[in-house]
Amino acid sequence: MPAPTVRLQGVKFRNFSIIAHVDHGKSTLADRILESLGAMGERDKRDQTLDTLELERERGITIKSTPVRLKYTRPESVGEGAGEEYIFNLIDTPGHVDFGYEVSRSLAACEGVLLLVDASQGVEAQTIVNAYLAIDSGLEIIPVVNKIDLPAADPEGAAQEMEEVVGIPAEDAIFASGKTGAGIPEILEAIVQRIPAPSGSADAPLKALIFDSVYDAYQGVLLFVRVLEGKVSPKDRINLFSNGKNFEVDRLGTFSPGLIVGQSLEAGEVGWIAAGIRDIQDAQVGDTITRTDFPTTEPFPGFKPAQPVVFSGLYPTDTEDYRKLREALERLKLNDAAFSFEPETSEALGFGFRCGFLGLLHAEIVQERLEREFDLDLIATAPAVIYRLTMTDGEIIETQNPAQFPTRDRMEKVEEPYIKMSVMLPEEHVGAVMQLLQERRGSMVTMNYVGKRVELIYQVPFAEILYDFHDRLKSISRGYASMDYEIIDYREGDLRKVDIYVNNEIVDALAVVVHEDKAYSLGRKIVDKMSEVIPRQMWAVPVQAAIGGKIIARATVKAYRKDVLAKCYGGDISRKKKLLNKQKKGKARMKQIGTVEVPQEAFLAVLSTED
Ligand SMILES: Nc1nc2c(ncn2[C@@H]2O[C@H](COP(=O)(O)OP(=O)(O)OP(=O)(O)O)[C@@H](O)[C@H]2O)c(=O)[nH]1
Repeated sequence: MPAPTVRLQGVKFRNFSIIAHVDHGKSTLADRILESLGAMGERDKRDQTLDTLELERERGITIKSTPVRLKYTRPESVGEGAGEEYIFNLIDTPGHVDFGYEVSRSLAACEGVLLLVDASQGVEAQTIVNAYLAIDSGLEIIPVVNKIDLPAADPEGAAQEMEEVVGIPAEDAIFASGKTGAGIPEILEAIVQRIPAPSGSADAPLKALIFDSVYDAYQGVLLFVRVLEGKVSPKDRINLFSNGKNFEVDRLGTFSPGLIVGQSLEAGEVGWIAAGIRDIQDAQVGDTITRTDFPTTEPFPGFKPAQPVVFSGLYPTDTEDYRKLREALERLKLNDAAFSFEPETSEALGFGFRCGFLGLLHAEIVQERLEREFDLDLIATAPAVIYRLTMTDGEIIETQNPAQFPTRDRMEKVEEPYIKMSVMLPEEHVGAVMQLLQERRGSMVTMNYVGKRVELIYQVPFAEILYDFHDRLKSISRGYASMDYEIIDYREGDLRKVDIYVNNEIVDALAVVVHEDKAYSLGRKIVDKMSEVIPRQMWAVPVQAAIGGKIIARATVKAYRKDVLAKCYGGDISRKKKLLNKQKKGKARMKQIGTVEVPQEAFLAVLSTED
């Protein structure tokens, strides 16, 4: 239970965020700032306070934004103004391309940002994209060159690159290290001097922006809000703009970083509100809250409901686990408005769920949590995007399940989502990366030079980057290229469904949608890979790929040789048991299809195919 406390009156606020490319040291620097302002005890030092989810820490990426309220007293060294007190609200942002919209909402809650760049890496794709998000939100940008303690650091070079990209003079950059603490005092002063104080009147009608929300078992959904105008207190009735729903505020307060109960939240402040909201769907990031007794007429602009864009089927390997899987999905959904699921039946896999995600990373995280926290063994089908189909009778339908993709003769037109992709890389790899983008049906928009590096802007079908694109990009650029993307529109494409047959039975869950030009080669690669990963049976098992019933590729899982079989079934009983046990273990993530056991790998064969 958070302890009640008296809110500070008449204090000066600074609301800011830290933005950076993945791994440029955002969490480390944030922790160092917290520590220098006494917000973290020795005990917590080992943990990175701002990264909360266990998986986040393991993967070293930030998923949920967690705000912190800090008190800063200006030191003697500043001369005039020494001793002045400020309240800083530091709002963390997610550090991955899947969560771009969440980043933009977190930024909308701030007046300024620290734009962090790793001194040894320089500007990367996400540095640029995040910098533009900050510029678009009209924020003050403080450039910080981080990790200057690294032997390979080139702080001046990194500052120069930032000047080229965001137009902030290189000499305004602060050189810092989250590791040694260098530059922290300068950063704290820059926050006071360069970031504007929040504006907005506490006497105006309430207008508060939801920038995140979490589910709490006792209090229901906690809204993380930035109050832009007006004031909110317990017992006020609040109204959510996007859905018109009303709730009564139970409690509210600020972060320190734990929850502190307060008496009100006013214009300029960042805090949390509990209002007995049970469904996180009702509390979407980006929505605006107002008071029913003193309402504002205009919501904060730019609200978008969270939209899954990548879909995959999740099936329990053991059909008995169906219920357990549903319960687990419901639990995860409590805390994740961006994740969706609905029951789905596959002839091959039985009962499961079609799940929607913000991107591939989001999909992986959900799957890992299901397996780890809920102890489930799952088969995941290959991820797919949403296709828009115009049927011959004029009807327009959307489908994200390749198994339900109709044959070409029933469709007038197929459209697929396109992304605008930005890739940042050293000059010497430009040729190879352009070729890769070409293979992925990309078309170039522009090419910009940033120092010795190049930013490529391409438009690419989203489906083309879902599988192995990032890995390929990294490998051909020796790890130096970075990427970011956003979905822009839908465009017509010549797309076909490739069906896969195992032992002459069609396996609906293995179907993929692919561009006509690539259908044959992809079909070939899938059947080859599958024939490698399906264990040998007592008879030869054919694996085939087909378009509209016409076989385009075929491979065979060879039968056991007789002597091998004899060995397996001879021997003493304990050996047999051992073997059976071993098989049992290997069985996890196998699915019986007809008479053949198919391992998880086979379902993802399409993902691992090399170009
Ligand atoms: N040498 C050195 N290493 C650092 C510094 N800051 C961070 N690192 C290391 O860089 C890696 C990434 O740091 P994080 O703070 O987790 O990066 P991040 O930017 O928060 O990552 P996301 O949360 O995914 O955005 C870690 O291995 C850190 O130990 C620094 O100032 N100097």
